[in-house]
Amino acid sequence: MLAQVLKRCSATGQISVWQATRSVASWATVDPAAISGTNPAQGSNLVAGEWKQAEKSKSIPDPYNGEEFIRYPDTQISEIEPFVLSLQEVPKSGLHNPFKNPERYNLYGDISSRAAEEMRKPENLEFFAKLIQRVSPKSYPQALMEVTVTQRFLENFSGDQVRFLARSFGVSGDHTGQKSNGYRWPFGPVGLITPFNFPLEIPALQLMGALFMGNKPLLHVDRRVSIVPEQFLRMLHYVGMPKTDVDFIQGDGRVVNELLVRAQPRSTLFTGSKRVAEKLVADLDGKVFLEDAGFDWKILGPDVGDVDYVAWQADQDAYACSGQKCSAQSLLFMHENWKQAGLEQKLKELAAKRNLDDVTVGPVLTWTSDAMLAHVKKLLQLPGARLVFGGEKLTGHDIPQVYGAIQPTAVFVPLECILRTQETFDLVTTEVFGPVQVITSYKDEQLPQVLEATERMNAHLTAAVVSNDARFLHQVLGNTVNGTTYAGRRARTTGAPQNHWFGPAGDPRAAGIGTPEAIRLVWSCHREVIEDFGPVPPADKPLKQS
Ligand SMILES: NC(=O)c1ccc[n+]([C@@H]2O[C@H](COP(=O)([O-])OP(=O)(O)OC[C@H]3O[C@@H](n4cnc5c(N)ncnc54)[C@H](O)[C@@H]3O)[C@@H](O)[C@H]2O)c1
Repeated sequence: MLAQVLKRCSATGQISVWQATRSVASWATVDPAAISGTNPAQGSNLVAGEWKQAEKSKSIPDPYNGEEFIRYPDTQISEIEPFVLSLQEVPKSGLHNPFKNPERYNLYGDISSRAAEEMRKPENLEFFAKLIQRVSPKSYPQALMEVTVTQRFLENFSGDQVRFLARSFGVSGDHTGQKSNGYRWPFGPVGLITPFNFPLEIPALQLMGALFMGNKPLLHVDRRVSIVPEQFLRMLHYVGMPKTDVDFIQGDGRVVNELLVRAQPRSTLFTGSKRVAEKLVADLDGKVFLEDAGFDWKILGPDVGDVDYVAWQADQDAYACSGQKCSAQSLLFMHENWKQAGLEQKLKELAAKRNLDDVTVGPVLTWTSDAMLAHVKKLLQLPGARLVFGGEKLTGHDIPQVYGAIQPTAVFVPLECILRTQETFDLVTTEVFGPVQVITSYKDEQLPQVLEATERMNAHLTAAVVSNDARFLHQVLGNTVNGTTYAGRRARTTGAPQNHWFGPAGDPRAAGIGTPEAIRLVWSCHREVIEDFGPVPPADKPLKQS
């Protein structure tokens, strides 16, 4: 299977250039083109400045052929003490703050600048894109986008931008000598946990934010892909990051859970499923910021236009990365005018073009084919439901059964049925982390029911309102809450570039990623220092008791 992928990519020029010019950087410990069952990669932990193995290792099955192609340290609870101690040694005031070690703001401006320069080298862009493709199957453009976003983010926080992030402000006081100043203050020891689907972008952007603000993070990324952030850390060391600034643990999430409970970081950023998010909130007494599950909707307004573009964007939103994006379009509310314009047929034709050869559809890492198809079957049993397209397993591949592989699938469910009972609503709004979406339609007078559906949902991550009608847009925007909402004819649900905030809303625990505001919110807290130096009032002016 991989051979097929490599062959086809080669035909499109994607791999041939890479292989002809391939040279792996001195800081890298793996070669994405050479990892295989016979030549497995080996990951490592990093604690207190040293790369280490755990006593046991486990293997990851290659998503393309099932061969055990990466070994990772299967860290046990009996081995977490050094990680606990390393975090506990960090003061609450952090490694730097505006009063302590301010040189480190400059250090991180320099690290960010040098890391951006290193990543900008074509061979390193290729290195990360190919490595991402090996472990988290997605098309080459999707993998490259993740690397480009990370590279641009590093450029954004070069030079003095790190200290500008921690910019303080002052307000004059009530008398001479008094002045209050607001500072962005680090938490000190912090946890950072991220999932498999963006193995570089999510850990890299959050990690750098944590470091910029003066924290020492313990990083854990899903074991299936943690070889990618490991290479990023090695690159950061190469460009000057002190090796003791970040600890990195691979292995089972439950071990990390125990580590966090024992070490008690002052704050933890968790990106992943709602189930684990809520567990960590309870275990860590609420000291958690969340980027959790996404069930993302798109509303196509009554004004139809640019039908081919809107269809293309809808296909991208629902099925790029085989639907394994937290921002994937899961529920499409289509005004009946779009039905008449033939949108369903266009979506069907676009979905049919997706194929395994260029990984525009491919392995699903957390849902098996049987689990996804069982969900589709339940949807199809709802009154008035019908299969628009898909609903079958992919064939002609060696993807192992632990992973899923189904056709891009769409099920139409009538709006009245979606809202009928809580049970139906819960079924329709279950996040399938794979290429499955629900489509429904509405008439003008049913817009209140569409808004009722958005109100009843629990996840408020991304949304799209596809319309150029300002009044329609305002009505929908004014009655919904999703944290990252695209509005206008070109609106999409996916896309988390470095130039805008990405994160959920409607929850005080909601985190963000990417922008200065997101970094300040997640990785620092407010501290007010009120200076009051005098002079004190003259002796002949009596001081009044209060
Ligand atoms: N909101 C966002 O920005 C965003 C981004 C990407 C993915 N997601 C969500 O992530 C989910 C997909 O990932 P998944 O199902 O693999 O998530 P998951 O919650 O199972 O795993 C996420 C991470 O948590 C770790 N983990 C698991 N159990 C843990 C525990 N008890 N304590 C500490 N860490 C633990 C895992 O090792 C992994 O690194 C989807 O729901 C998706 O919407 C959200």
